[in-house]
Amino acid sequence: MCQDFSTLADFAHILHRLPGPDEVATHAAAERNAQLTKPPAALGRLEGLAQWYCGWRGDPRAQINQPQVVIFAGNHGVTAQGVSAFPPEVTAQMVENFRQGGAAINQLANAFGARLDVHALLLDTPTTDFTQGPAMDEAALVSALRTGWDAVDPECDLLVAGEMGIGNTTSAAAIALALFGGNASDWTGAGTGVDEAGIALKSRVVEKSVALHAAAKGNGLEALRCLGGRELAAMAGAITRARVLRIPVILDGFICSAAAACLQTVSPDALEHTVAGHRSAETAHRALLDRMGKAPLLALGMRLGEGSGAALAIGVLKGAIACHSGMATFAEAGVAGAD
Ligand SMILES: O=C(O)c1ccc[n+]([C@@H]2O[C@H](COP(=O)([O-])O)[C@@H](O)[C@H]2O)c1
Ligand SMILES: Cc1cc2nc[nH]c2cc1C
Repeated sequence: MCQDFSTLADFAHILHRLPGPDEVATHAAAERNAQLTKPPAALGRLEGLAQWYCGWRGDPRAQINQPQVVIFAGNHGVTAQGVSAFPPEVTAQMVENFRQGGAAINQLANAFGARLDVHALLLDTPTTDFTQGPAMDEAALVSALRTGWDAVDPECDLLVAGEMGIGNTTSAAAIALALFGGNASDWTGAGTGVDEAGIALKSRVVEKSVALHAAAKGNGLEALRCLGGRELAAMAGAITRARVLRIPVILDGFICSAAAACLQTVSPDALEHTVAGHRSAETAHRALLDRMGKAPLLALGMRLGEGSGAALAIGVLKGAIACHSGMATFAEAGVAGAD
């Protein structure tokens, strides 16, 4: 299997040759699940989650010991169109906050025993305003994909890919429109908190951008290049690397999902090693997850980004694995089974 890339064609080649889960481990995990001291299916979605995790780890009694949260930050030329409630300087300021330990994601990563890494991608060089031209050329896209690819610790056993980038809900909305069609307003929401007039303006920006980049329609890598951003591309690179390493991934909110959806259009099963950690309050996230065939683990009204919803879901997955791998079987515990 090719595990490296220096062009977009190489990257697409990797996406067409992704490994699957370990079927033997998946089967053994299902057998084990059936013997655990609980009524059948009494742990609900936790049971399928644990079996999915065990399959990807190739261990029917897997553990989660080294989760990694990686946050990518990027700046967007499209902020010149007035699409965010916050100024673009906030991206770099929040990166500093992540590094000082003061952001929500620092607390959540800590709470769930995850290591946190932060990668700022050329913040002084925003992507091109995609109402005017493609956000990135091929070299810039490949470089950002590579940053994500290299950011994954091969020793980690669970990955959360998150982002920080003022303006990136406009980018995510444009990608969703390019990939799934409909109206720009279907995919455009408040982001950091723009008002109704701001959402209407943003929607026009999204519509104009997708009209300008016709080649992005239905083409995930072209959508990422023309309408994406460096942090979205880095998330796509990290999610792909995790797949090659058989590391399960928890997706975060609207922006992370849009980046991931780009991979799915290249290779329909590219996200089989991922689970949607939560459904964000960004209104279009529900439709996006539906199109991706992903049911979120949590829906807590969060719309922060920075990997926060996915980090919370580490707790859910850890709970699923603790039960699956730690519980006694009926035979071990001397508990009578159902009649
Ligand atoms: O994760 C989400 O669903 C989400 C929804 C709304 C906003 N955000 C965060 O807010 C920033 C983008 O919002 P905006 O309004 O600048 O496009 C970016 O840093 C994201 O992490 C994130
Ligand atoms: C303050 C702030 C924190 C964030 N974290 C992720 N996106 C964000 C956007 C803003 C504006």
